[in-house]
Amino acid sequence: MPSTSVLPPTAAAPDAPNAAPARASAVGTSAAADRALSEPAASPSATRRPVPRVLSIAGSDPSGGAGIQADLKSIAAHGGYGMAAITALTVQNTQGVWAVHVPPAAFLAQQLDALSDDISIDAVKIGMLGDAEVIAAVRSWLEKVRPAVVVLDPVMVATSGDRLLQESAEAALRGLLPLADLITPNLAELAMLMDEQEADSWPAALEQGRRLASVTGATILVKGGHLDGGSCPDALVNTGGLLSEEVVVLQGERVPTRNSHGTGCSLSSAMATAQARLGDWEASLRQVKPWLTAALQNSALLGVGRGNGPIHHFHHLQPPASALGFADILWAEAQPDLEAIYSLQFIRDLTDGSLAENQFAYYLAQDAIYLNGYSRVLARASALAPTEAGQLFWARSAQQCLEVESELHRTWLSTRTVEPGLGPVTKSYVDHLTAASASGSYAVLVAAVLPCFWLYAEVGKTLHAEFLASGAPADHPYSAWLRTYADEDFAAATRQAIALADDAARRGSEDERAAMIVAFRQSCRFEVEFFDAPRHHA
Ligand SMILES: Nc1ncnc2c1ncn2[C@@H]1O[C@H](COP(=O)(O)OP(=O)(O)O)[C@@H](O)[C@H]1O
Ligand SMILES: Cc1ncc(COP(=O)(O)O)c(N)n1
Repeated sequence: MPSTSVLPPTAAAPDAPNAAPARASAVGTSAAADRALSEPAASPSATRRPVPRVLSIAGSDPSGGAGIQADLKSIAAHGGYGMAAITALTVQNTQGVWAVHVPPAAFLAQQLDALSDDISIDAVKIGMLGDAEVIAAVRSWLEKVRPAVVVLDPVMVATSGDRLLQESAEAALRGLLPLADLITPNLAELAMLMDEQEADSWPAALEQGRRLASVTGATILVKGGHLDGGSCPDALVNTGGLLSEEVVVLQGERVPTRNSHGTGCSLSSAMATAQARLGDWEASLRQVKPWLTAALQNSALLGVGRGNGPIHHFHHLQPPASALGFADILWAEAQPDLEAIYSLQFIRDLTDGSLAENQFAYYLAQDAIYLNGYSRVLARASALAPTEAGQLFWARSAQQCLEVESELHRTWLSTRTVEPGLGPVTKSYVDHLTAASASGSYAVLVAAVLPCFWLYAEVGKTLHAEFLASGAPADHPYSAWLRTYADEDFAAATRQAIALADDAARRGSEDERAAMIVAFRQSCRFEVEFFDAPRHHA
């Protein structure tokens, strides 16, 4: 094993040297403009590689959602070959950053030299730098090596609000800007780099981006992730004539998810990779943005952590439908509705204890009514089941529903005054299940009843875990209810219901499987509406 003091190999010639004579950095001139002045235009084949070699210089996030871990996934997802020089170690999970350790900057410099002495680097992405010494090491390496593409994500504060760059290093970071081709600040970072107030609107952010572009000469990717509202635009800004227009906006829809951990890291490393292949920032962003949106949309599938989870970098590489069980396909279908449930006010208020009592009472009363109808539908599933095991399971579940209904009346509802009427959502949900039971198809009926097991069990597990993580406060008004969510018997019954649905799909025809998905999705939608009903009808 080489000792840590061994210098990087310098004798062997790199496969295609990056090394250019060191030049003083020209503050106020971008790397791209600087190169254009001193080097002949690179031929397309020299810059556009089928598998670009992309180096991430960034911090480590052991939970795998941000930092170099996200960068390597993002680079690979865009067909690049990823490398990583680690600037800092963090103690981090989806809920926050608990500690930061910055190894000696000289050791980072050794790593960087070892890479550029041996490997042609097509693009560099720079993320968390930690402190001024690290910035100085990266700066002198960039000035020496002059990589073809440099994307700088000026990481300062994590999504969780924790600092990732010492305040005293902010000036040094500003000094690094002219060495970048593309700078990708979020709104807070953009304001800090300009030493101005944070933009409070998209037009103001674009104006600020334009000012940063003209000061640095770099292209700025202004990101709309932190804006309010249903859209999530991004824009490229360059005042030097590099783009088709000074400001090129890409509209995007906002994905309703908490799983935005590492979006900035993933975006910047994807842009570095795409640019090394395409040589065009606009084309790169047009390729990367839809990928990022889909990575956010599919993030819940990962089920990582209880805070701001990671995005699904490899959503496009999901196993083909033929390799998945039918239940996996159904589960993927349920994800948007599961996300929607977690963002409902009712669920948030129930979790933190601020839910109005009349809404909780309405919810319980409707649950009791629903269970009665649900029980009849489960009895029908028992009648249609092709196996005795299935027959027994659904019959037992039908009976348990009636037991839970009477338990609700005896305990939870006995001390509450609620209008006993059938609510509109409860009616629609039970009507939908009854229609599925009248279809005559066992498979379709099982798919329709499944979300009441599956989504309820999943939401219950998450809310119970959040309740425990918050210290299970004794004065939480719904603590007794939240504790019922940890019911292992219900979790076991859910697993059985899923297996029976899988089995029904295997026995069914292609048309039946398609109808199962439709019935399942409709029930998922009703699960969302059921949790939202108290807000409208209590
Ligand atoms: N909820 C969301 N829906 C769709 N895109 C999002 C969402 N949140 C962030 N993005 C996108 O993720 C990227 C990172 O944006 P942003 O959150 O502003 O930066 P950072 O992660 O550095 O704080 C941008 O392309 C932004 O448009
Ligand atoms: C090591 C490291 N680098 C960067 C970020 C910022 O990522 P985000 O702003 O998406 O939390 C992070 N949390 N950790």
